[in-house]
Amino acid sequence: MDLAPGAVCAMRDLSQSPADHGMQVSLFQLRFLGSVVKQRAPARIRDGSLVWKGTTYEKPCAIGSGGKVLRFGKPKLSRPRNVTECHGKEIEISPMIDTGAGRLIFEDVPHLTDWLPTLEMHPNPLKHNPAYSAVKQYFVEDDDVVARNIVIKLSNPWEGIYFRRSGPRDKIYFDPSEVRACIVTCGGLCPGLNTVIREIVCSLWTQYGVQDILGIVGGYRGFYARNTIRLDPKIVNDIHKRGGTILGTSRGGHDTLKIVSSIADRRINQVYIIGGDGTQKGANAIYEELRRNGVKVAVAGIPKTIDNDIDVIDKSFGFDTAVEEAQRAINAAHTEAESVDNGVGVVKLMGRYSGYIAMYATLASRDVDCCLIPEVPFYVEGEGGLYEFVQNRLRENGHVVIVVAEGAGQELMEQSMKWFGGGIDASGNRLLLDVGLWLCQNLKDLFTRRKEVINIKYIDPTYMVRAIPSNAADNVYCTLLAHSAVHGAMAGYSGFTVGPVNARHAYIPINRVTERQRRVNTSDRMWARLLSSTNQPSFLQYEKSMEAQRKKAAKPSESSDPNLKVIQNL
Ligand SMILES: Nc1ncnc2c1ncn2[C@@H]1O[C@H](COP(=O)(O)OP(=O)(O)OP(=O)(O)O)[C@@H](O)[C@H]1O
Ligand SMILES: O=P(O)(O)OC[C@H]1O[C@](O)(CO)[C@@H](O)[C@@H]1O
Ligand SMILES: [Mg+2]
Repeated sequence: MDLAPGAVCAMRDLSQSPADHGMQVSLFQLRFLGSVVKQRAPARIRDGSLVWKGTTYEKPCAIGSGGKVLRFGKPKLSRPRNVTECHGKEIEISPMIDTGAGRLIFEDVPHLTDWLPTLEMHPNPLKHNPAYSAVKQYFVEDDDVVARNIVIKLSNPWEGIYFRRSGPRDKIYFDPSEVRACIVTCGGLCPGLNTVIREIVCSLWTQYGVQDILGIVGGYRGFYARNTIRLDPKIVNDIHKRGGTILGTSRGGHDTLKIVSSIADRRINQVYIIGGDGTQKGANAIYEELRRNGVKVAVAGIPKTIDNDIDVIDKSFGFDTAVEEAQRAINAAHTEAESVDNGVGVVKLMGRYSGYIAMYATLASRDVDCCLIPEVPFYVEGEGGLYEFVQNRLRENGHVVIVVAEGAGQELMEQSMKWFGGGIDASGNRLLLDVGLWLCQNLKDLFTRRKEVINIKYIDPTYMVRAIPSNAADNVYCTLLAHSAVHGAMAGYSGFTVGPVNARHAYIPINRVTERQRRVNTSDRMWARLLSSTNQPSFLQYEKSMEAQRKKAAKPSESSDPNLKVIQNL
């Protein structure tokens, strides 16, 4: 990659003034055409310029809140060796501060003053709010941070990544009477969406006195294809008791330029975007475009995902509700299975790429014999396979309960049915084959061929699990997320996502949570707990089994999977 002339580097310093000489920085985020590449390499700030790999970057100006942001211009000397392509995109540098004992990396979020240095500040009206004025130390200090890892080495206590702590600030960068906020929900449903909408409206209205709040109808495309609705505390008063989203949602339809021009046309200056990984990528694109335009619009992301696949934050809202609801399906499957001879209950739960709901529902239930998730490939026939396991459990207990996440076994099904490329949805997400149905049919066939009796009951509660209102714990959690987002936007932050990191709410750069999808770590203690509680097979012979499957499928005499018709008819 070649560093294009004019590339810009932004650096935030947690504790030192910009004039500091020789400060060590060593975490670089290079952004190339929308994707972020991290560089962990030592660099120094010397005489106000950045020196990295023998190249010095000039500092044309020092700007920012409290003099804490430095910008560096084009390289003074030669180009750095290991950067070959940049296309004039930004380079962001987070400082790694050497505390002597360890290295502290501060991954800060952007602030409106990064590109509008002369923005006017206002006192936070919460100061005079009777409910909040009694709180001691109500305002969050500028240097309050939240640690990514809280299990530390005594020898290196400060080492690690830190995020900005969320919460109300003493000074805000919006005059409440000039705020026009909007809220949009995108992607699939999730318990708690309405609670987040309600609490954004109530926080803006009652805590800050903002009375101009719009709901964007029908997801991202609603910005340019639909009318908006007005929101106030009365309208949202009891929406938290309902599942879904009062604003409606959609997949696809993200057009950054159209959305940004609709934001400008409608004179919106705060955008609250609730949605999953795809939505957050869209939110980041909107933030970047607004920043490029140099306008005063704050973009706050509120992460939503029933699959719990958003990285960095502890867990996503609605997840606990979903796990609780899944218990009801598992209980039903268990009751059905144990009431008949050789009963097998199969429950399919959501989880496109991450099997968290299946894993937690299994751990909570204790009635589950086997949990199949996308992260652990499984096979049915042969030694150590699912068929053998089900046979043994039926002999031992007379019944079996299997929980399967919807994204599990996709490769196996494609192989067995010689069917590849099932298509994508409007957002580009892969459409999945129905693993639950396929599994039931496969087990039924295997047992029938061996003249053994089996009684399978298939329960597919996927949409029931996510279309319900959030439970009490999720309602409180949604409230904190919503308030956190409002405090952040009012304080002038933008391009951030909110969420708890080790139970403390933080502001996290949006692109940090979309860098990778969180998936169940199968070498972690939680998965080990599950394995020890179910005693299910570890499917270690997966590759061998797939090879056998491929050979079988390659034989011209053998027709493809008999279950294909069933699945195709779905
Ligand atoms: N890479 C991307 N850049 C910009 N917009 C995107 C991107 N990926 C998805 N989007 C937009 O975000 C919205 C939601 O995306 P998607 O359907 O993938 O759901 P999601 O937010 O990931 O939620 P979930 O998967 O939890 O249901 C869609 O309108 C889609 O067009
Ligand atoms: O049918 P829809 O609405 O596209 O949603 C299904 C998907 O949404 C999710 O709930 C979230 O991504 C997945 O688990 C599931 O595959
Ligand atoms: Mg998604």
